[in-house]
Parts: sequence; structure tokens; C-alpha cells
Amino acid sequence: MMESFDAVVIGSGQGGNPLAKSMAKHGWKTAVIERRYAGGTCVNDGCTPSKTIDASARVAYLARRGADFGVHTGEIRIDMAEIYARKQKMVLTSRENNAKGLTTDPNSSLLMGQASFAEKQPGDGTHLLDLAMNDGTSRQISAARIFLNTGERPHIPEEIDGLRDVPYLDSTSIMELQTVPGHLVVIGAGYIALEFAQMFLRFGATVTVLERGERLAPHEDDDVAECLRGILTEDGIRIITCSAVSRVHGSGQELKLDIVTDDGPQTLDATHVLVATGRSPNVEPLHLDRAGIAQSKSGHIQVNEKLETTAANIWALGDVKGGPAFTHVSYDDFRILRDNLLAKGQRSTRDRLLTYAMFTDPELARVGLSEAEAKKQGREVRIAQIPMKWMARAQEMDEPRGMMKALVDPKTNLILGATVLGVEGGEVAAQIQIAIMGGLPYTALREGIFAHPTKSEALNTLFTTFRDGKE
Ligand SMILES: Cc1cc2nc3c(=O)[nH]c(=O)nc-3n(C[C@H](O)[C@H](O)[C@H](O)COP(=O)(O)OP(=O)(O)OC[C@H]3O[C@@H](n4cnc5c(N)ncnc54)[C@H](O)[C@@H]3O)c2cc1C
Ligand SMILES: NC(=O)c1ccc[n+]([C@@H]2O[C@H](COP(=O)([O-])OP(=O)(O)OC[C@H]3O[C@@H](n4cnc5c(N)ncnc54)[C@H](O)[C@@H]3O)[C@@H](O)[C@H]2O)c1
Repeated sequence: MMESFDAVVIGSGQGGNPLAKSMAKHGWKTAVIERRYAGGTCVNDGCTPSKTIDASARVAYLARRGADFGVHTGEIRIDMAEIYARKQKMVLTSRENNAKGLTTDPNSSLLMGQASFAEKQPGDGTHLLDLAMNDGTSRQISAARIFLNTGERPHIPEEIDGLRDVPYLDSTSIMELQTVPGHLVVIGAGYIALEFAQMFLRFGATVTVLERGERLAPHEDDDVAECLRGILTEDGIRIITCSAVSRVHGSGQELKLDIVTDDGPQTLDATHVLVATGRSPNVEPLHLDRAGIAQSKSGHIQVNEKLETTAANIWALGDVKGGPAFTHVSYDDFRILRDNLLAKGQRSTRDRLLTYAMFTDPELARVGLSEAEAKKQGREVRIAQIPMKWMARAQEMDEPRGMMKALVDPKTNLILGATVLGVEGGEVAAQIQIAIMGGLPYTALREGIFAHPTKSEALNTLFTTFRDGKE
């Protein structure tokens, strides 16, 4: 007999897992369907592995800089196989914990397989799913409610001739490398590109970044992007903006990229090519049309601010619904659905305070409004700005690169947003975020007594340094 569930989550992502656990605890018979690994992208292919490898890259950087601090080390030797093993241990532990978390409640199960909407839907408000199980069997289940949390995968541009015929790397396969590339060419200059570019530079590769746009980090203000470019260039990454890759050819580790730049056509030699040109939603096997679920122009699942799709009793959460693709956003989608469905809440995605950090070193973190966004909205703002070298702790640590800026409403003195490009920038931005969340005026941070010499102490200086010269 066909099994029925009160709720089925498709994809074991960052929102779906906690949602499944809450629904099971609430008494609903719940299943998570996952075709690959429990924990989804963040745990297996994203945040956890990349930040674990990044920790090794930072140690390599500091070891090389030892002499700057009067600490003399011997020759640095990078063992990618050991770095990989350390990362893999972290991933497997987290994956296992995720799987355990989905199977401890008697109302909750984890079914390993790929889900699609069945060709014939009952039409009574419930939904039928076909499951192609990983053990080769197939089954059909019915669900009163469905939550789509299928995430995204690396986007491989069609327009680059020959790319699919060479052994290119993506954000997943680059984390399997057992040796350091000779020359890594990275296509794209977003989060994935810049994080990996710097990591592999620190492991000893020569690195070139090719960006088709005019600048890196297109979501950030011009001065921030320029400051970041300066830092990465100083480190030794070659960055070529306004560059279109027309063709990739060659084989093994003898690859060639034909590019067109402002200086004319060029051919670059590479041992490895990383494609980091964005991500595409995982929707194809679902057969969304069978359930009447509409997609946006980008192919993401269309949702309203309560994460409802165009089909009754079907919601979407996380990256697959489009918009900012971050773990903490997917997790917040979970909170919205939990409160609305299990506690008669009225939460929505409207006016969510967005924050994120790019884990280059130094980190580039943002919360709320940027200067460019304020200008676009025609919003009057006061701007406080300091170079990171004004932070005493950054000087003491000999990590003075970067800048901080914050936007303040001139009428209310409330903080509207901030960007911190600097040592542990993500943590400093989180301090400003808490002030925004608590509705504190900037003067509270200007006058706040922070322990000396913490990085937070720089907030005193930041909020006394407005471009208009007033305090
Ligand atoms: C290299 C890298 C580094 C990143 N670093 C960060 C970071 O530092 N901070 C941050 O906030 N974000 C980071 N991200 C982004 C973050 O990983 C994602 O935003 C987050 O994982 C999104 O989770 P999700 O809930 O949308 O689903 P995902 O975690 O993407 O999970 C979706 C799951 O659905 C499964 N699935 C898909 N289709 C089906 C189907 N038909 N049937 C069954 N299962 C299916 C997939 O196998 C997958 O496991 C990074 C991403 C990458 C690639
Ligand atoms: N620290 C973090 O939070 C973190 C880390 C990694 C990934 N992520 C998430 O994953 C998402 C995807 O990351 P991403 O870096 O792949 O995408 P992205 O959208 O951030 O950047 C892609 C870049 O590639 C460029 N590009 C596209 N096609 C190109 C081409 N043919 N040639 C040259 N350049 C080209 C784009 O102009 C853009 O600058 C991010 O948007 C982010 O949400 C987050």
C-alpha cells in the first residue's frame, strides 16, 4: 500500500532539515527525501568543506609571514592530501549528525532517493511523488504538504566553446584536489571564485581570475570592491576584468583559454580551470509543471513572501526559490514556515535584514544597506568611514588592510547598513547588526565602552568619522 505523509521535504538542505524536525516534533508524520548526502550543499559541498580548507590556507599564510612577527619557521610544505583528509573528516561528522537528527524522532524519516511529482496528481489538495531510490528501487508516496528545498548546483556557461570537453573544476571538485595546481585560472569573480583563488594562492598555486564584468564583487560599493582588488592583487592574484572567455581547449593539465580583453585577444595557459560563474536551481527532475508550480525567469521556484508556491500546500525554501543564496537565509526560511504553519504566525521574508560575509582574508562583510543602494533609492544618508589601519588591534596583529563604512539616517540617527572589509570583518559587522536589530542610534556605538584593544572598539572611531565632518 502507498505510504502517506503529513509533510514531505524534498532536499536535505539548511532550511528543510530543521523544518522536518520541528514538524515531526509537532506530531506530523514527516519524511525528508535526499538524493545525495544528508546536510545538503552547505555541509557537503559548501560552507563546511570550504571554510575547513580555508583554515589550512590561513595557517599557510601566517606560517609564511612568521618572520614579520619575529617567528622564524623552516620551509613550508603543503600536503593537499592531509588538508583534504582534515576537511573530509569534518564533512563526514557533520553529514552523519544531520542524518541522525532526521531519524531520531519516530515521526521522522530520511529516504535516500530522487523525488519527482508523479504524472497524475490526485486533485484533492494532496500530492503524489515518485521516488527513484538510491538502492535502485522505486516507490510512490503521497503527502498533504510538500516543501521544496532542492538547492542549486554550479552553473557551467554554455557560451564558452570547448569548456565541457576539458577537465574543468567546479566548487565541488576543486575540494577533492590532492595536489596544488601549477596555474589555476578562475572564471568568475564572485564569492566562490575569490575564496578559492586566495586559498589556492596560499597553497602555492599561481592564480589568475577572469571576470567578465568591470569589477569584482558587483554587489558592493565601488570603493569597497577597489579596496578588495588592491588586497588580492597585492597578495599576488592576477585579476583581469572585462574579460570574456571564448574558448577553452587542450587536455589534462595543459589547458588553454582564449580570452578577449580591453587589450585585445589573448591566450592563457593553465594547469587547472575553476568555473565559478554562479549557480543554477535544482528543479529539472521535479517536474514542477505536473503540480502547477510556476518558475521565475531564472528558473527558480516562484514564491510569495510567505514562501508559498503557486500550488496549494507546496512551499519552497532556500536557494531554489532564488534571491540571496546563503545558509542563514535558508535557515530563516525555516523559521518563517515553522511559525506560520505550526504556531499560527504571520512571518514573511519582507524587510528581512540581510547580512553575509565573503570569506576572503580579510573578510568582506555586509549588513543592510550599501551606499550604492541608498543612492539608487534616493535616500539621504550620512556616511561614516575609516581605513582598517585606524583599528589598534589590526595594527598590533599586522593585519591593517581594508576599510569600514556605515550608513546612518540623518533624521533618526539609526544605522541603516555597514560594510566591513577587514580582519574578522564578519564578527565586527555582526556587532553593528545587533545595534540595527536593537534599534540603537549610532551614538550608542560611538559612546559605547568596548574592551581595549578589541576589534569592536573601532566602532567608537568609525562613528566619530563622518564624511560631513560632524560627529
Ligand atoms: C563552495 C561554497 C561555499 C559556500 N559558502 C557559504 C558560506 O560560507 N556561507 C553561507 O551562508 N553560504 C555559503 N554557501 C551557500 C550555501 O551552501 C547555500 O546557500 C545553502 O547550502 C543553501 O541551502 P538550501 O537549504 O537551499 O539547500 P542545499 O543545502 O543546497 O540542499 C539541497 C539538497 O537537495 C537535494 N536535492 C536536489 N534535488 C533533489 C530531488 N529531486 N530529490 C531529492 N533530493 C534533491 C540535493 O542533493 C541537496 O542535498 C556556499 C556554497 C558553496 C557552493
Ligand atoms: N561566503 C559565502 O557566504 C559564500 C561562499 C560561496 C558561495 N556562496 C553563495 O553561492 C553563490 C554562488 O557563488 P558564485 O561565486 O558562483 O556566484 P556569484 O554570482 O557570486 O558570482 C559569479 C561571478 O561570475 C561572473 N561571471 C559569470 N559568467 C562569467 C563568464 N562567462 N566569464 C567571466 N565571469 C563570469 C559574474 O559576473 C559574477 O561576478 C553566491 O551568490 C553565494 O550566495 C556564498
